[in-house]
Parts: sequence; structure tokens; C-alpha cells
Amino acid sequence: MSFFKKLKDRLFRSSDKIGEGLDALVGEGDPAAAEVAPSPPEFVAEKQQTPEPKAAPASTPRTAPVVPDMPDAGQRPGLLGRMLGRSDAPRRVLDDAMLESLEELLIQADMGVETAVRVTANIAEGRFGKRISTPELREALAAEVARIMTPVARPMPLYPTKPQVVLVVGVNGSGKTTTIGKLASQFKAAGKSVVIAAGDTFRAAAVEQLQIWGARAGVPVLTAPEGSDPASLAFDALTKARVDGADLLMIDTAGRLQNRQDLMEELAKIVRVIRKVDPTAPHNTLLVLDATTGQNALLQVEIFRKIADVSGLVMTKLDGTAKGGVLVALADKFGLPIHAIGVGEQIDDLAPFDPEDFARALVGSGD
Ligand SMILES: Nc1nc2c(ncn2[C@@H]2O[C@H](COP(=O)(O)OP(=O)(O)OP(=O)(O)O)[C@@H](O)[C@H]2O)c(=O)[nH]1
Repeated sequence: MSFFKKLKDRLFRSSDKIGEGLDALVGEGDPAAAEVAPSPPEFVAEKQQTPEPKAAPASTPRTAPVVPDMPDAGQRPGLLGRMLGRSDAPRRVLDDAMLESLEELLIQADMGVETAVRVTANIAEGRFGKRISTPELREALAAEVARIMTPVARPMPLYPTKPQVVLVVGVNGSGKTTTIGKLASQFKAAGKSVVIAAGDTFRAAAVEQLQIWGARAGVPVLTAPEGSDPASLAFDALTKARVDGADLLMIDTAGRLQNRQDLMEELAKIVRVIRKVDPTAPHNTLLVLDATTGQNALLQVEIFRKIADVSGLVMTKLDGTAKGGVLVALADKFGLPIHAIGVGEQIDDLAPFDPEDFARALVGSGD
């Protein structure tokens, strides 16, 4: 199964929400405004009555165009459009009411108010006052989402440094352990030697889970007695990984945000200690976020950026959540690289982040 197919199948809740919402916007809007495009002769007459596009309202600043202008809905569709049956698609004038509903739809899909307003404003640009169909709106939205996501879609960078130290942070249950297992397995398959350090020494279950993932991935997992100092484990793990000539050391960490001060000190100490072995470490600090937490993910980025020098994000549990839009808000607000996304609990359910695929899956486009 292609990853797009998997993503589309599994992002179904966000896609359904946005996809159905777009249909409703055009089809169930003002019945006078939503209408099937007429056949060519009437079309010309109709066009003469079409009012001039209104100026953009103040609530949504409609500035420079960022997506290519769509063909004027009042013009006869081209051959391709007619072949695709576009002339039969219901259309509705893109007016303030419709833009407001679109904004609302995007907010409900967890895109966040600021991002939803910006996306809506950009969609309005060049289209305001024109009659638009659902496929056109879907296409415009996908293009806008892809435009925001493209600059942040970057795989985790690999450096010549051996071992490259990857610190993995995030709140409990966000999917750190699973992500480390999946990444370790992928790096191993790519010919890299990987070592994992089970740095959440306070939770025996977390250590056990990491050992299971390590065994699955065929990667050694270094552990320490329960309750022991994670920084000391990180130091030993880095020393060993160095001696063994490992390419990558992935360090799991605790994620107890309840006591932020403790967590901050713990992470700071890990960094201080591993720098005694390699002053350039850690080379990556991955923040793992759970997509199902929606807007709370934004808060987590803010907190972890203060605690640790976050270099990139991994978003897990995009399968089965209606909150996939939060990824757009994250990209728009922080611009941090999104290295990978998780769409399931299996070892191969982690993929590089592809902005086009994501955008199409999010708005419910077909393959
Ligand atoms: N559906 C789905 N579940 C996931 C995904 N990633 C992780 N999970 C599940 O989320 C739960 C928590 O994942 P963990 O990897 O244990 O999270 P953690 O951050 O290490 O949590 P602690 O061990 O409590 O610190 C587990 O049941 C995972 O199987 C994903 O992409 N999709």
C-alpha cells in the first residue's frame, strides 16, 4: 500500500470532516448562490449579471496572491474541465459568509484561529466574488496547506559525526518509545548501526517497552536500574556507542510535565553530561507530539522549546484523529522541521513527511 493511500485511509477523520465540510459549504450554502453551472449560452448571459468582485472584508486581510489564480468560474470551462465534468459541479459565490464558514471548518479541524484566518484569506485572494465549486475549493485548500507545509518537510538530518546523538523528548504517552523503535528499525535497514538508551529510568514499563522495540528492530537497548540517574546512563551509552563505532545513539527521556522544573533539570543534566564526551552533542533533539492532543501540541512545542533545544518534530497518531489540521498550525506558527509522521502502531507506520500527500489526504482528495 502506498503511504499516501495509508495516510488517506487513516487520516479519515480529519479528511471526512474537512471533505464533507467543503461539500456542505458549496452545496448547502445559500440556495440562491449554490447552483449548477449552466450550459454555455445561458452562461454568457449569466456572466453579464455577475457583480464585480467585492473588496476583501477587513476581518481577513486579503493580501498578495500565494496560489495560482483559478480560471474564472464565470467563464466556460475548458475541454479538460468539461471532460472532468466540472461544468456540472455545483458552484457558490465565494463571499464573506462562505469564507467565514470555511474559517470555522478549518478551526474545527484544529488548524488554529491564526492559521485558519491566514489560509482563508489566501484562498479568497483572486477568487473572492467568483463562483467556486467544491473540487476547486478542495484544490485551493490543498495547495495552500502544501505551501505552508513544504518548507518544514525535512527528514532528520544525518551527519558524519559518529555516533550521532539523537535526544528524544516529549510528554508521556506521546509515542516517544514507539517512534524510537520505528526510527531505529529504519536506520538499521538503511545500514546504520544504532544504539538505544532507555533514559526514562523512572518507569520500568517504559524501559521494558523500549526493550521490546529494540528486539523488534534488532538494535541493542542500554538500560539502568530503576530510579537511577538518566544522565549517567546517557554518559555510559555514549561512551559505549563510541567504543562500538555506532552510527547513531538514540536517547529516550522522561516526559513528566507535571513537574516542569525537575524535567528541565533532568534534560539539562543529560545534555551537560553527554557534552563531556562529545561537546557537539546532542546533534538532534526530536520532540514527539501526539496529534490527538490537537491544539495542546502547540503548547507542548512552546514548553519543550524552552526546556530543550528542539531541532525537529515527529507527529504521531495521525491515524484516526480528527485533529490532523494541528500540523498545519504547528508549521505555520513555529516553522520547525517535521521529520516524520506516525500513522499506526506497527514498525513500518512511520514515514517521512510529504507535504503534498498530507495536504491531499487532509482535504479528502482522491488518489
Ligand atoms: N495509533 C497510533 N498509536 C501510536 C502511534 N505512535 C505510538 N502509538 C501508541 O501510543 C501509545 C504510547 O506510545 P509510547 O511510544 O509508549 O509513548 P511514550 O511517549 O514513550 O510514553 P511513555 O512510555 O509513557 O513515556 C502506545 O500504545 C503506542 O502503541 C501512532 O502513530 N499511531
